[in-house]
Amino acid sequence: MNVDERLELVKRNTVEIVTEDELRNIFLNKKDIRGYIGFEPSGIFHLGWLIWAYKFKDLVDAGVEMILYAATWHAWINDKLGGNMDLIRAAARHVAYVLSAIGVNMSRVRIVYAEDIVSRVSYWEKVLRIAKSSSLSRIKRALTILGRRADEAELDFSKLIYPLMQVADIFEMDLDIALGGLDQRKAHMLARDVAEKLGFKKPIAIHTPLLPSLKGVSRMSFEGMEIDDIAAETKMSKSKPEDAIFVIDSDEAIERKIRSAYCPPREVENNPIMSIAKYIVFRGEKKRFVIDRKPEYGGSIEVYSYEELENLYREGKIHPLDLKNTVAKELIKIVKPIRDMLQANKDLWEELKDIEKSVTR
Ligand SMILES: Nc1ncnc2c1ncn2[C@@H]1O[C@H](COP(=O)(O)OP(=O)(O)OP(=O)(O)O)[C@@H](O)[C@H]1O
Ligand SMILES: N[C@@H](Cc1ccc(O)cc1)C(=O)O
Repeated sequence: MNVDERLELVKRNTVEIVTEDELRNIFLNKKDIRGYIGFEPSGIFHLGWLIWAYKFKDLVDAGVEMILYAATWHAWINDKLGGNMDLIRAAARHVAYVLSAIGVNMSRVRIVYAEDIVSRVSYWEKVLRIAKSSSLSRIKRALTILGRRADEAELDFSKLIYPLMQVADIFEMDLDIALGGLDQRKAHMLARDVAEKLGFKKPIAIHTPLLPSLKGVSRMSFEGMEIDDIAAETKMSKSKPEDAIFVIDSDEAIERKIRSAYCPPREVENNPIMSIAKYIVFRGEKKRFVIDRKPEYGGSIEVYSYEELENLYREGKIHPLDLKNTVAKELIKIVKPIRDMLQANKDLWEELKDIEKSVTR
């Protein structure tokens, strides 16, 4: 792959790259490029995570040495899985299996647990240095990266340490690239600013879109809010299982959840089903997508890109129910091989069932 091909691969299905010039520059000039994604191991892998998982695969395929970082202590700070560290560690295990099921070459991936780096003195020195160069108000604003509001740190000071740790993770692992959903933006921008002040390597941030919750957006106004805060508030999340689809869901559960999801006719912006079609089914690629309809309802329609689907839906040429049925069918094709792979490992499957029952926030 030449540099342009690598860039194209990494850019597709992202919201932003900060900055693209820097990315081109390291693709041109650096041999060993290191990137990561961090996640809180605190529940079951859901559809939203597949967006970064496919991007993780693109980065590995583009020759980036990727680290899968299980942010165990961060999940503990964030009150996940009832603060049970054994369960938190167990919840990290299945993520690598999911990546492998979608075709990530795991022999080229390094898995790091927070424990591996928080045990170093150099790590805590970085946390303090980052704190020294940040204002309290900036750290409070960064609480979006935990899915929390600033006032939630009033009774639990550890939540304010979390953003400092996330930035220290980036420096301690000496990363060139930090990958994450758009809700992680404040951590990455803080890391970039602090890097300049402290003389650390400035990470390139790659942000993938956030899949909205199946119930859509109920709030009327987001005036004055920043784009990452809005996306964070409306995203599909493992802490709200009723509005999310998980990679362990049965075909029937997927069909049922899709059938009862919010899907306003002709509208594509606040429409979780269209978002699933865009970010999970098409993912910026061309593919055949067939909407089966009886001749009396206009016959079948075939499209080959998300843009074609979007135009037809906007024009009212596709009924929400037909859209739902096709998206459910395509989604099952994606989820079933992942679920089958997890289910084939009996111990892992049982562990996942325990975790499913223990999800808290
Ligand atoms: N709905 C989503 N769509 C796309 N990416 C997501 C979504 N939810 C989380 N992510 C991304 O997944 C990574 C891990 O996020 P996180 O551990 O907070 O997941 P979560 O499901 O939101 O969890 P929680 O409900 O516990 O906050 C982050 O990079 C985040 O941006
Ligand atoms: N804040 C991330 C998890 C994370 C933690 C530490 C990191 O270094 C990176 C990511 C989330 O909620 O998903």
